[in-house]
Amino acid sequence: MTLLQVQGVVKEFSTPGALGRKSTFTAVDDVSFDVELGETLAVVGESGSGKSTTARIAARLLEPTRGTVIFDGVDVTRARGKELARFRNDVQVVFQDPFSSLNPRYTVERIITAPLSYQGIKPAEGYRAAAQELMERVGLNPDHCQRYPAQFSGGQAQRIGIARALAVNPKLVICDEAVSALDVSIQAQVLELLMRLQAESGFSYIFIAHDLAVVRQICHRVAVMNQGRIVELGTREQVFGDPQDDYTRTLLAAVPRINPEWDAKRRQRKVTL
Ligand SMILES: Nc1ncnc2c1ncn2[C@@H]1O[C@H](COP(=O)(O)OP(=O)(O)OP(=O)(O)O)[C@@H](O)[C@H]1O
Repeated sequence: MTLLQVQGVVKEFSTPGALGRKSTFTAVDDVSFDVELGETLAVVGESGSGKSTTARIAARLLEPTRGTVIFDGVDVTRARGKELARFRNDVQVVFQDPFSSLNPRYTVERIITAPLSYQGIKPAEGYRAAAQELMERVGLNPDHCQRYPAQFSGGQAQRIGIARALAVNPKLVICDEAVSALDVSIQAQVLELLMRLQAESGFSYIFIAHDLAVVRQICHRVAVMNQGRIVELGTREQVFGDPQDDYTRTLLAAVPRINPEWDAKRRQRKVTL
């Protein structure tokens, strides 16, 4: 079953031009793809290729300049009221930096159950028990539900973000560079967790990453983006085994490299288990 259809999406941003005149920059240029229920679509490409902008449009965190996003048969670019509330429930996002996406003043229990209270859902077993059950699902100690984000490591904090995303039983989870800020060994554990959760619950992922090694492990299909366009879209076997586009070949041939910005951020935070 096709869950999400992104059709001809364009996103233009106004940028300050010469002599105070505004000019337009096309960050996403006529992008189309589908996501099936239960599949993982990876979106890869260099920094600035338009991956996050595409993901934010798919999650309706950003309006497209042109194009349509259809989720579960509903045009979400026009959805209002109940339809929009259902979409906000069914599509959850896990962001790159676990710490900046978790409110430092809230306990883990409150963070994880926030999507339930936004949706007006009162779990029969109570919020505490619901939070503890979710913590167990993502491999966190449920006795720590009254702790604050700063009391957790980077890998654990990302598990909190994942638990929060799962609280409302979403159909699609968008992971925007969700493991990029983590050390390699922690990355592997979080990826395993993401795959186990999908096997248990059958939801879909859009998995945004610049790291092809990460994507190879987790995805069913891959979309390769370059300068705002999808230059190649195929199954994991096709894209990794027989890439058709020169840019994909270049990405595949590139030696593993560390983005200096992420590396600096990671060192600052000392993200460890
Ligand atoms: N609000 C904005 N205003 C102007 N330009 C923007 C805005 N948001 C993104 N861009 C530009 O759009 C392009 C695509 O950005 P986007 O974040 O989608 O790329 P990306 O592939 O996700 O890269 P990264 O991994 O670095 O986030 C970039 O050139 C970026 O500078």
